[in-house]
Amino acid sequence: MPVTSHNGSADVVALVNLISSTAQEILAEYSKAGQEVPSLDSTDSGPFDAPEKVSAGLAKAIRTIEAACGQLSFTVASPGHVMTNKAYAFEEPAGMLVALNAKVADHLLDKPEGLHVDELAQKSGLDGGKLGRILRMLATKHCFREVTPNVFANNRLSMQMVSTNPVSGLIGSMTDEAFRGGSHLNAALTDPKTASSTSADDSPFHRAHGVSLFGFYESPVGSKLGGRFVQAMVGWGEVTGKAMLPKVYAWENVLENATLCDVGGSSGHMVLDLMKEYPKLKAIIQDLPPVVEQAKEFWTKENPQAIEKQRVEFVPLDFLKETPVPNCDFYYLRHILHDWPNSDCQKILSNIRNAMGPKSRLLIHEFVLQHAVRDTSEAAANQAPEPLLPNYGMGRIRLYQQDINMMVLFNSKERTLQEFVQLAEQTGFKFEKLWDSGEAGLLEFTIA
Ligand SMILES: C[S@@+](CC[C@H](N)C(=O)[O-])C[C@H]1O[C@@H](n2cnc3c(N)ncnc32)[C@H](O)[C@@H]1O
Repeated sequence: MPVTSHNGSADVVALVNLISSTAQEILAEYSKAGQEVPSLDSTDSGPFDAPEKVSAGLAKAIRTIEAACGQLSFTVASPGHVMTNKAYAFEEPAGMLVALNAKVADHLLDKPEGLHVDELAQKSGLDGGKLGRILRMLATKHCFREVTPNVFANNRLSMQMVSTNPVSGLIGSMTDEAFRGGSHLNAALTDPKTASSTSADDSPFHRAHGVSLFGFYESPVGSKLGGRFVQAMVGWGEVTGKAMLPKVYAWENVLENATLCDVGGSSGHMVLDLMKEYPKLKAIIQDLPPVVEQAKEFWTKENPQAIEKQRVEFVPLDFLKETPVPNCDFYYLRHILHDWPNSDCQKILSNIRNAMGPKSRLLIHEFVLQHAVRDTSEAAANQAPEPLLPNYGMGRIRLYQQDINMMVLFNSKERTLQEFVQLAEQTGFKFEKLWDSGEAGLLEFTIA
């Protein structure tokens, strides 16, 4: 007799009850806001489309529904059916890229009655029969709407593919250059030369394109796609809740003129937004020399007063070799450690540790992975209720897909809370708190 930990029938009942009760919670949140849940068929934006507009309770209810619906259908359908569908999943991004490059969503703007595929084909130079089949597959996955046979219109999901929407850039980069990289994952992991490497030059992406992502957008092929990648990064920030930072931490308790050093801060866009809500803060943006020059230009346009009043400084830094500006109140690292193997993370963290004063704090803003099995060392509040997977399964799948995306693009990784704490403890930090900031976590450390 095989040993199973669950009774499938009991799971079905529990999952249906969970879906029903969380759906009621979601409806209640909408009615509190005086709104209806927008129909998938509509092209209107809803009150909760941006992560920073979603309360913690609503976010939990949505991820519970996503997790439970996935688990329920995988429980009741035949395993062969489920696994075949999973194996065919690549057709979706392949089709999305065709529709995106053909600007179908742009052509359908303000046309609720839709357009016939022949007209869409004429506008895009594609074969009408093939384009129609791609749009039908996408509409069957709820992106676009087939209004009458062979006539397609936009819906809430396809509106994300309109070229002015930053998410369209993300869709483009992921379904194009990243997707091609992903198809080389198995080859990279089974070649003894690259199997255990942590170098971007040995990544699946490099295998696909002959250049790492760092150099791709300067290459003859990639240079045409650089603009789309910049747009993709904006889209990524919007979808993953970059605007949550002012809401996450207890910034209201921080003293006047507290200094936040954004290490590897790029343009300093995170601190720029934070200082809009908390002008009492001072900022230091540190990054590689050319990036710091770009950051200065960015702030000159976006917040020249902060420069004039010396509330922001721009200081070049190689964080692998140098110590950041000493004695800041906060050192902030967002989406830095996930680019690097442990040995380099230790260098970055040691350099920050050496810059810290006794009251300085380190804030690491990254995705925090959880195991797919219940973990007694992890706070129960962070784990999903039974019978869901404790890490919310399909409700937080992007974190785990992003981990593999980091492997594909850079040979790097996302980490669990335990991995972050271990890295920080090895370099002289003490873990204080994990602040829930939506999709990413904000980890706070002091000096050990
Ligand atoms: C993924 S981006 C994150 C940027 C920013 N923290 C954010 O959240 O948008 C990584 C950043 O690390 C910077 N970087 C890479 N190598 C560096 C180094 N050796 N020293 C300092 N900054 C570096 C890059 O220029 C880039 O701005």
